[in-house]
Amino acid sequence: MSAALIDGKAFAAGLRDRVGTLAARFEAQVGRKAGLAVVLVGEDPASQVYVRSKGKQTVEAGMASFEYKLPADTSEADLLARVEALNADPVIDGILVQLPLPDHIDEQKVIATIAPDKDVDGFHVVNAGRLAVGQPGFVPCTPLGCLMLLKDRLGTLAGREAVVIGRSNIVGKPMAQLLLAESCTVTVAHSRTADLPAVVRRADIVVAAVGRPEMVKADWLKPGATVIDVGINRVAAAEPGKTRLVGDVDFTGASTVAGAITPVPGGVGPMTIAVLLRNTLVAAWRNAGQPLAPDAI
Ligand SMILES: Nc1nc(=O)c2c([nH]1)NC[C@@H]1CN(c3ccc(C(=O)N[C@@H](CCC(=O)O)C(=O)O)cc3)C=[N+]21
Repeated sequence: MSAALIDGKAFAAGLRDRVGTLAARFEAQVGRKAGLAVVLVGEDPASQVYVRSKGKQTVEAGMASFEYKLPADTSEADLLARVEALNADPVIDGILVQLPLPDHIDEQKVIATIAPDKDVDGFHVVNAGRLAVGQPGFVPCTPLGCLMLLKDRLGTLAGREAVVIGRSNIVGKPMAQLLLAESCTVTVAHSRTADLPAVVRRADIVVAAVGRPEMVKADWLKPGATVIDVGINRVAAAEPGKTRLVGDVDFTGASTVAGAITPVPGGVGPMTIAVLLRNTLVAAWRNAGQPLAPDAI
């Protein structure tokens, strides 16, 4: 192993500490805690784990957590009514509706109903548009967490070749926008890209967000590249009946070529929740009429 390990877990802990300090100041000045509402529809076990983890970390950072667990057969109309009630509630600064939603509910309709200034996931088209044109707004938590790790590791990103693998609205597209805003030369690769290994080999920065276990191999990487692995894939472990988490990058192989790499778990995953808390705090100060400086946290 020659690559340096990018410790997302440790960076996330530091970010949560900084959020905690500003959350305490918020409570002292505004007279209430910053509040995050998380809405979960149905009983997907992985979603339940994430929601529990979000709630716990929200409280640990000195903010108020409001959890709404709705049955899997909740109607779209009832969910939209719940979101509208949260939009109107002054103690709620941020709203997250856990995805994916059951098939009978139109996700885009739900996201469109969240007030953009409470959209701490950054999924609303207004926030996607703000990011695209360089206006302040909420940026999706996972790509913003990746960017924080990259800037911490590399300093300025200007002029670097970045290849983002994956073009989802949640990770790939906003990641590309963020890297472009940092003056990287950005390529967005995807399932139809011709000769993907050759494209990835150009990159000083690789962000893998495709959801294919261990797809990116050592010989796809330029020596010294910085590799950010967004994948969280549950696969069968060697021991029968057990599972383990792997990323979209073959970590063992890639570590012999990359300059630095995030592990899975312990890389991007913990950053996602820490940035959610950060976005909620930013929302709270804005909603209280005292917006934080853009680089405050
Ligand atoms: N509206 C919405 N917003 C989301 O941000 C959102 C969502 N829906 N739906 C599900 C995905 C997934 N997600 C993760 C958060 C933390 C970890 C995380 O902390 N992972 C740890 C450990 C994971 C484990 O052990 O299972 C790690 O990678 O080290 C992973 C995944 C947020 N999501």
